[in-house]
Amino acid sequence: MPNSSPASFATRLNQAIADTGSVTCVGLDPRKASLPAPLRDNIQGDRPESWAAAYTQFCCEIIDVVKGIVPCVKPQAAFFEQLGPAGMVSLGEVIRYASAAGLVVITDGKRNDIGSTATAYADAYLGSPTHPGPWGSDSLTVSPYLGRDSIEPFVETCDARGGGIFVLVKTSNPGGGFLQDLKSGDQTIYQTVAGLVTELNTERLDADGYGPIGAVVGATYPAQLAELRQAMPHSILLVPGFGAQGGAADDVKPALDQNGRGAVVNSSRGIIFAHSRPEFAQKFGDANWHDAVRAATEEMNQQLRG
Ligand SMILES: O=C(O)c1cc(=O)[nH]c(=O)n1[C@@H]1O[C@H](COP(=O)(O)O)[C@@H](O)[C@H]1O
Repeated sequence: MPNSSPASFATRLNQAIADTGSVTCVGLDPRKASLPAPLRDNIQGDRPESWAAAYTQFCCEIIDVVKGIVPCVKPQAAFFEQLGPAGMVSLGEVIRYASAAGLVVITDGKRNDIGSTATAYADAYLGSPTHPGPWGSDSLTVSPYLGRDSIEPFVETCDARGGGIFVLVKTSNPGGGFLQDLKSGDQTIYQTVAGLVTELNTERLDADGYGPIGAVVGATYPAQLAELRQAMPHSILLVPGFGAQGGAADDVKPALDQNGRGAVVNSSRGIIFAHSRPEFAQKFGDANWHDAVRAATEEMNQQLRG
């Protein structure tokens, strides 16, 4: 359940960054083949319900490890959807467990649609104490592909429920530039979307000058990250691509504001499957996968503070 505080999403997330001294976002992207052996070997038959129960246990045990040392987690809806209805039940369980643990929850669904349908997505994924919804989260990732009127319904729900969204602006994948770097007039598409994000935030600022409309900017494009930090002064940046995709600490530092806040840097595989990373496998292995998650989280916190 999202935080019952009346504070805005941006205020809550920046406060969580200050409280934990961390800008690490732990991505909850469970994958069957990568689960630690103690969980994988306990699956009863190859039934979706068994895998869903394992995903819930895996993610909730990760939450127990990282609560208090990171501000937020980012469950990736796709991996839960792979399991069908049981996976979607698991997603709700994980979201609620993370909220109850005091973590800010960013559900990664990259949702987008025409206005009336976008409103339904916002209702399903942006929750509040009075509107918990099936997957009520503090925030949701949103694609801008269908234009301004496909984003505004999410913003309206943020206004009503104190939630936030992260709009895809410059994504971390190699092929994102195919559209995002196209010129429209004297601006690239990603600059155009950044301008829309900034415009939508202007009337919704908190005391720190941040609004509920954040932006996704990949760690794999450090030059654009520095450019977009300046172009979107009122947005908290969600920075994926650290670790497994090659993004490094020096690449992401420009995302932070002068107070060391204003951004969270995501790592999913690099943290939740740390037990299989060469540098941790020897020391921890599958049996001590929780310790590997803690070590990887503390390592990333240190790298981003340095
Ligand atoms: O919206 C996202 O979080 C996202 C945007 C983007 O440009 N790149 C990107 O990798 N992501 C997500 O961030 C996570 C990255 O996972 P790792 O590469 O394992 O850290 C996945 O859940 C991706 O879907």
